[in-house]
Amino acid sequence: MCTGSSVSDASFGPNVKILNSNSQIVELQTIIRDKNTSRSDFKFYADRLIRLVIEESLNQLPYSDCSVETPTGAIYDGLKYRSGNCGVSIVRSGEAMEQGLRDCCRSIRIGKILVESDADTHVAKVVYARFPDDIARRQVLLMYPIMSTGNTVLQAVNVLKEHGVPEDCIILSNLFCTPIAAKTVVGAFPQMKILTSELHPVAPNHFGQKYFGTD
Ligand SMILES: O=P(O)(O)OC[C@H]1O[C@H](OP(=O)(O)OP(=O)(O)O)[C@H](O)[C@@H]1O
Repeated sequence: MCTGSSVSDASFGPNVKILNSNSQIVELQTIIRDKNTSRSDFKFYADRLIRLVIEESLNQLPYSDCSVETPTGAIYDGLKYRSGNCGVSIVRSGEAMEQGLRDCCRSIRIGKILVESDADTHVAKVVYARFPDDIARRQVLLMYPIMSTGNTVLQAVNVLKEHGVPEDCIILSNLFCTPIAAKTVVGAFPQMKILTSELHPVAPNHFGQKYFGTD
């Protein structure tokens, strides 16, 4: 279900969606990209943008019709989440998105994947992965804020597929994506949904360092 708060990007097909831009979103992106932003402001404003992306990512999950009785006895025909969702964060930057997800889904299970990239060759390999036992039957919200080449996400999605998760059950929740990364990831996984706040040739690759204050 889509409420119109994100749009598909025609260049990359219907599965790449971008948050509908507005002044507030551009302000958050500007603060995050500004090299003069303090670490405390960076985390504060990154958390705000993360919340917006997570909320719209949840909007991509399946809902079922339901009816509830209101205090006046009237019947209201509404919607409820289908059960069987989980989050997976890619360490380290993806962990910054976990709280935003927990703020919306209190006790959601969150798996983790650690992908390490060679500093010279940029070849990425998975060194750690832990998931709920029944992940193959769940809708997976994969969280990683930056896609530069897309290599980190490629490796992470491969691991999910090795654990039996169908490609069309994965929603990648992302803040900043380069066009080259979008092309690479969509080319490899055409059925996976990607939700980002911005497609731009320059990715703020300092995200993890600045958010967590570690090299
Ligand atoms: O799309 P890719 O080319 O794979 O790149 C994704 C991100 O990973 C790298 O950061 P880093 O290794 O610091 O990641 P981390 O913050 O998650 O530790 C890179 O600087 C990007 O920010």
